[in-house]
Amino acid sequence: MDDPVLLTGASGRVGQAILGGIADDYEWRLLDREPPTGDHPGEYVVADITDYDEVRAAMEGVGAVIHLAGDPRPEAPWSSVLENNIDGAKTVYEAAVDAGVEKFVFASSNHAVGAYETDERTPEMYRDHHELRLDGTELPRPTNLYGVSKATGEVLGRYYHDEHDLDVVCVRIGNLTEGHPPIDYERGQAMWLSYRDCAHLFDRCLRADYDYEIVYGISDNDRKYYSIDRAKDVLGYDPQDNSAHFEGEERVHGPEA
Ligand SMILES: NC(=O)C1=CN([C@@H]2O[C@H](COP(=O)(O)OP(=O)(O)OC[C@H]3O[C@@H](n4cnc5c(N)ncnc54)[C@H](O)[C@@H]3O)[C@@H](O)[C@H]2O)C=CC1
Ligand SMILES: O=C1O[C@H](COP(=O)(O)O)[C@@H](O)[C@H](O)[C@H]1O
Repeated sequence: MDDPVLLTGASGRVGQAILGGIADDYEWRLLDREPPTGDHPGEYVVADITDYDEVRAAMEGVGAVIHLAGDPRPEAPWSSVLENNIDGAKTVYEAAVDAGVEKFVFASSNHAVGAYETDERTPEMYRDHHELRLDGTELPRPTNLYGVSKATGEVLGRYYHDEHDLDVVCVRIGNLTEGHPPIDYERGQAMWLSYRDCAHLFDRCLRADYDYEIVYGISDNDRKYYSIDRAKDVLGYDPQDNSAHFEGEERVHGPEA
């Protein structure tokens, strides 16, 4: 990817995890409505993703987009997810198509499919003996309006792929936690995504060839109810971390997760 990569929501947790791993590998154009707080690679654009003109200007000459900006709160109210996550995503997709961008990586969420975690299945489905694997072919089953907004972002991607030839990969991110998996939280351990696996996964999203994909973004945890086979097969994802290698806050194996 020789052309700049536009990273929306660059100042947030996922953006910082990505830049922490692959800052030197691309020419970045970072976009966030918050101004930068420290050093950053590339150009930094302070803009709101609901403003088409601002986003279109930031999109000029861009080869790929990683779209993270939005309200990440599972409890976010409809007014916020409608504006930031649905209208915002639509605006970024639209500007990408208008600017002739090739690849679009959309930050979806486990909350788009949270209702598969039924009372009958939990907590057993969070444990490593359980065989259920969601693989991205299942229909969305959101547990909250935030999840509805993420599922809508995936459907917007389907539309912009089918009608406007944009290559789109939607990453249903699990639980990104720095340094170690969530403690005393089986669900979070099953869907843990380490910082280095996060950076590697988004790197693969920028380098691989695909049409329209939905993949799960978790580390190679022994406990898992999301399949990472599609991410491995289509993107070449090769995760290094596994929540089973940690006990509490103690790291048992592997550096800098
Ligand atoms: N952190 C996690 O474990 C997960 C995150 N995600 C998704 O990944 C994305 C990033 O999440 P985080 O980094 O955790 O959130 P965050 O809140 O740390 O970062 C989001 C960034 O987007 C910016 N932003 C929000 N609304 C904006 C707008 N209208 N215009 C411009 N910038 C705006 C914020 O200023 C912030 O810097 C979100 O879309 C979230 O839904 C999905 C699943 C799990
Ligand atoms: O989509 C998201 O999911 C993660 C994990 O969900 P949780 O229910 O285990 O907290 C969440 O931490 C993050 O804020 C959200 O954007």
